[in-house]
Amino acid sequence: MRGANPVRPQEGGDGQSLWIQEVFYTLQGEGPFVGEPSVFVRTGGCNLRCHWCDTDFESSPWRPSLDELLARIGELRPAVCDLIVLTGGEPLRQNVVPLIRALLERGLRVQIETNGTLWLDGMPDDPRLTIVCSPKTPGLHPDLVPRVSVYKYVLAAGESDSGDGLPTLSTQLPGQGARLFRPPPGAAVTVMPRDDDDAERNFANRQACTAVALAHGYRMSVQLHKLLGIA
Ligand SMILES: C[S@@+](CC[C@H](N)C(=O)[O-])C[C@H]1O[C@@H](n2cnc3c(N)ncnc32)[C@H](O)[C@@H]1O
Ligand SMILES: Nc1nc2[nH]cc(C(=O)O)c2c(=O)[nH]1
Ligand code: SF4
Ligand SMILES: [Mg+2]
Repeated sequence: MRGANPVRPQEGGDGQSLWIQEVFYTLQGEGPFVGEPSVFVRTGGCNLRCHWCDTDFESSPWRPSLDELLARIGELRPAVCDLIVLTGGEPLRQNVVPLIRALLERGLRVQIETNGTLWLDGMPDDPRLTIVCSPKTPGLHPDLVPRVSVYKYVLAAGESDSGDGLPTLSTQLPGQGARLFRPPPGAAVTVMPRDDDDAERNFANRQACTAVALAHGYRMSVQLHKLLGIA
């Protein structure tokens, strides 16, 4: 939303109806499952307002029941695909635990894309559930940190720390300094170049991100879907 979205607090609720932006079948374009055929469930609303956010998550009125959402996922998912990616907006802003449980009960794998600031009680502790956290703030939810499989940092040229290569500017307030959350020792770290919707800057961001990955031993992820021109 490029900083244009309202900041919405975490909702309670029983998770039997969710605000959904879109459900679509594509290749996972980022992170540890990059390239894998996946059904994406993009939830509506976010509790942050990143000034460089590349996603629309405020324009859908759809609030399906859990059964209606599961049916839609089933319609889109071919038998060759067993990966469901929950993203947003911020997926943990709503109670997605019943959805996750239902997907795992169907023998599917689930991957969450989260900003790491929220948590949900009752989150299944299942090896088929993968949590990828892309930090946007100096602090993360303490109950989430032990459950993170991969930390995925978005990097821009001239905005990374000379010591560890990780972000030094606020994602919420353009130009303001902020030391985003740093991962625990030994955690898996991926870096991904920021898409600034500008060819020259994006080239610089890719160059800078590559240098950080090489210098610090981080895994590099590009947004494969954008290279392929798919959702
Ligand atoms: C749109 S966010 C939704 C999930 C969650 N709110 C989060 O931030 O992780 C999905 C992924 O896109 C990344 N992202 C958002 N805007 C981006 C941009 N302009 N360039 C590169 N990655 C971006 C986020 O860091 C996150 O890893
Ligand atoms: N293909 C594809 N892969 C993705 N990985 C993370 C995405 C996101 O917006 O959460 C995303 C996305 O929007 N499209
Ligand atoms: S936390 Fe994620 S969805 Fe929310 S504004 Fe930032 S990048 Fe966009
Ligand atoms: Mg995206």
